[in-house]
Amino acid sequence: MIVAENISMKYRQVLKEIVALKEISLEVKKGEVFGLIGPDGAGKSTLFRILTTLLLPTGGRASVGGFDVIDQYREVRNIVGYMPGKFSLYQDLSVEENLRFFASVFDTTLQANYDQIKDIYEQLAPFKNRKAGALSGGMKQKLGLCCALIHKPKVLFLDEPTTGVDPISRKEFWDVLKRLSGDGISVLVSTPYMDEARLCDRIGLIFHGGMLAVDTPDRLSRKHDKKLVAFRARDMYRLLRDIREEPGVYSCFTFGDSLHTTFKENDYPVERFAASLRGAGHTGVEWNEIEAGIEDYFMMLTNDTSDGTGY
Ligand SMILES: Nc1ncnc2c1ncn2[C@@H]1O[C@H](COP(=O)(O)OP(=O)(O)OP(=O)(O)O)[C@@H](O)[C@H]1O
Repeated sequence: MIVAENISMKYRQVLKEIVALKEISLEVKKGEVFGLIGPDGAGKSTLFRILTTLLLPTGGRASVGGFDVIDQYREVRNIVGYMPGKFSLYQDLSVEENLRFFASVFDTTLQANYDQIKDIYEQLAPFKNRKAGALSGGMKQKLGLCCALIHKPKVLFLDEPTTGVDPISRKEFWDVLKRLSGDGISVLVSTPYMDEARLCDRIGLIFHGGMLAVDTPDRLSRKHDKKLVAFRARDMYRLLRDIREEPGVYSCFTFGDSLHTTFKENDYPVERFAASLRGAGHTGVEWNEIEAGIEDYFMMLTNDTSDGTGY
């Protein structure tokens, strides 16, 4: 339902050129939830804008539902629903007025397509007269999704739909996405949350405008081929600095309450290193070998292309 082939994008400014996308290719099948994972500035929003016909790429080609995003942009617009990263609804219109407005843009009505949004709209109904700007984060996101679905799109583009939303609303939102994909709707969704990446059928890791890897979450995690050790100590900030200074260390990043560390050689003597950290004055030093997650694989890939800090 979505095919992108070598999509490139350069923003031209007066004195410089910003390369936002470098020959990105991807395919999303019918009913598939495809997650685009990457840090701020990686190029996710630019790709969304190109695929939803709002921006012309400087290279490559793409189609949505079999329609070319440049030559057949009108057809594409009729079959896609797009929820941009920033809340883009009319803050001064009520919940119901926003929905009616978006329905009218697509020459349809709230009633005609009510079944499509029923599950989500029922949660919004008690607030239907409230101005959109006065809704909570979770409610705004549900209204955004209703507006993106009101014309029964075949493909949904959701740019960081759950950023800044509470965990319960995030969970409900993902339950809705699963139902929509079960109904045959294809979803391209970007998220900075790795726990959400695991809920996608496949994910693409995007960094500095390039696609580093595409696969299922499970397979990506298994591609991590380095020994991974979690370190903890009383002074975590000093520990991070000291681990990074050790020549045998390949990468070291903060993950929750520990430092995920990989080594240049997989037979690196970790216990001897831990002892040297204790000798250097660290207290409460603990370490254990752990299984890699997607974030570890992402960090390993980005470490190859950056300065060792991952970004
Ligand atoms: N209109 C623009 N003019 C010039 N540069 C731009 C423009 N839009 C985006 N960029 C640059 O292109 C790169 C990719 O930006 P983009 O917004 O696509 O990334 P992103 O992954 O969506 O990040 P974020 O979540 O922060 O929006 C960044 O370097 C950004 O500064």
